[in-house]
Amino acid sequence: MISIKALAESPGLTSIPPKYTFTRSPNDEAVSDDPEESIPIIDFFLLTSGTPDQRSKTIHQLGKACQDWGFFMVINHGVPESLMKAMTDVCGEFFNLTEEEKREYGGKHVLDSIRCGTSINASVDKVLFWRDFVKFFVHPQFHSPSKPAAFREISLEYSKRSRELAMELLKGISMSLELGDTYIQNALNMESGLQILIANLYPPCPEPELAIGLPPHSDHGLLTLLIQNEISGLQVQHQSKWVNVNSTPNAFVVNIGDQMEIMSNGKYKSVVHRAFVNEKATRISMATIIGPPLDSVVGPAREFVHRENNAPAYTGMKYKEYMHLQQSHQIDAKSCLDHVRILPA
Ligand SMILES: O=C(O)CCC(=O)C(=O)O
Ligand SMILES: [Fe+2]
Repeated sequence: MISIKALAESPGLTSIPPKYTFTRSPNDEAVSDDPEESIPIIDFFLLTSGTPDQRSKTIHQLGKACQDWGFFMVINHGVPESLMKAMTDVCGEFFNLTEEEKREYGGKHVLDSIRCGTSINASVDKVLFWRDFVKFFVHPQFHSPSKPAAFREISLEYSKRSRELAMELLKGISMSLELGDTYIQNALNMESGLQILIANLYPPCPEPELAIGLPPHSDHGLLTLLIQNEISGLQVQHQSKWVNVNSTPNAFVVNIGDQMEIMSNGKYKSVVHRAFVNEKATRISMATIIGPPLDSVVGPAREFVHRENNAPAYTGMKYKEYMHLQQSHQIDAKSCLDHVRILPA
């Protein structure tokens, strides 16, 4: 399998090969141009170190962001900007390795601890995507490509810092569900939780309006934390329209994943998003997926369901089975959740 980078760099490429043509339905193309419509911003400093009043206001904002958008931007997070930049830069260097060097990591299985490739799962995707990726599991055991030279060290530090940030956000989210700050961490045994880093490379594309970087999908974990270089490309579905999320290299873009939707019994829903490509510049993003342990069965939180007087809306499924189910089929927005949804009688 040739990388998109190699394809994009082929001399004289003016059109994309047919298997990269992504058909969009016209009613799927409404993009919101309202400048007021942008994802909410959460001030992490106020969440963790503000006065009691500031903290409770921020928890309220966080809950509202999870409920209304499922996507938010985190500022004042304390992760050094230099580390974020080093991480996206070294990802760019990874994709500059030779095809042969990258082939060493060309695993096939979704549970391989290091896997690089193109598209999402090139063996099941009918249309290929304008994207190369490398995914590696960094928790509970740390794995990382060993090339280029600085990759391991930077990704170790980045995975620790992004994990600390995610654990504080989980506390805030737990509080916003009125479950007590450590509820999610304890109920899902997050000490042994899964953390995956996914570096995405979207090279310039000669026909960006025909191709797609990543098609509409939701993420399988509890939370995803995304950083990116200075090139925009992420769009989020909100009230049946696509909303552009502009790149702000010093902020984290955070979104709710399917396991959080299940755990919160549908109160906080995972959100469909996609990445588009452009003609001029290479876009790099790095997603950190935070999930429960691979062997844990995630279902709606009992205390929560009971308190809200609702019936469970999802059945429990082992996280690793859910991941496998999602990644071994062609991605279709949020359709994987249908496998665990309990339809009202
Ligand atoms: O590159 C992006 O902006 C989105 C990446 C993403 O959605 C993912 O890796 O799951
Ligand atoms: Fe995603």
